[in-house]
Amino acid sequence: MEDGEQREWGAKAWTYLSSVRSLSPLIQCITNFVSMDLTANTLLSAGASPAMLHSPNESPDFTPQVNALYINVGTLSDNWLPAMELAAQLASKLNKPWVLDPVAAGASRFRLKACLDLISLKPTVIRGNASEIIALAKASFASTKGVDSSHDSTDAVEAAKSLANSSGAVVAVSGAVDFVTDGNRIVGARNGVPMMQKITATGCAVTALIAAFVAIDPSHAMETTASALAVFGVAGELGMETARGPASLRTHLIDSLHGLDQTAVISGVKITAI
Ligand SMILES: Nc1ncnc2c1ncn2[C@@H]1O[C@H](COP(=O)(O)OP(=O)(O)OP(=O)(O)O)[C@@H](O)[C@H]1O
Ligand SMILES: Cc1ncsc1CCO
Ligand SMILES: [Mg+2]
Repeated sequence: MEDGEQREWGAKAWTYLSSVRSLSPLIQCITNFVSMDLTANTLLSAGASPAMLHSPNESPDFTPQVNALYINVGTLSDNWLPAMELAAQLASKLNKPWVLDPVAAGASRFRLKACLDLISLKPTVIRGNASEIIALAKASFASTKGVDSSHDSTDAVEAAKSLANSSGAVVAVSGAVDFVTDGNRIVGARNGVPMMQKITATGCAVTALIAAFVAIDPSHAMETTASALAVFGVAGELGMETARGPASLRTHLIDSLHGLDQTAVISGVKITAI
């Protein structure tokens, strides 16, 4: 039963990845300085088309052209926040999917408020680590370890459900198990390797990949989000077979994502209902 369910998810993930490759969705990324390179290369290796355009002077022209918008508050500053808010407003008005990565949401009052304000602009998906999702669900400036999580993803399942219900977004928590919920259903993706935490911005990169998958089928945000997380994890597992540490894993993960074939995805994806 479980094997059949996993193969079905594997087939679904392969269909989405194939569509990303054939349709090459254009993704506007307003993301942090640390993550820009890995994020753009992750999207390219998956077959999508990244564009790191963030000026509020160009979003009115550019956001209408994109297939999805990705916003990441990692290196937030006063002058970038209005640019994020404008692009999110445009995406919502134009009915385009947009995805939020609430990096270090609980690290400061400024960041927490910025994330909550962005969430009021109706993201399609929110993907964070466990500490970020807990901070947002409680709306509390809490103890986190900066951009890193001080909780396991299993600690944040209830917080994810509650955030999904209050925001209307699909919420994903990354970790050893990636959980995805629409507030009602929950699925878990058990892919990836622990070494992925030792590469900065793998979380940022997988959130961008979620935006590319959601762009393919916005009315199935839960399925596309779980598929993107699992596919990225499978690429990490294959990359780890030949990596010697975080730096070579970064390279091999990108290579593996680019080279994934149907057999690797269908047999590798480990998604189940919780
Ligand atoms: N223990 C683990 N085992 C397997 N995969 C993991 C593990 N921890 C994290 N991952 C994977 O690593 C990727 C990044 O997740 P993580 O939770 O580290 O994000 P993050 O904290 O937001 O990262 P960053 O802020 O550096 O971008 C995800 O694809 C996740 O599935
Ligand atoms: C290290 C770091 N600091 C702000 S954003 C970022 C990338 C990982 O989230
Ligand atoms: Mg993060």
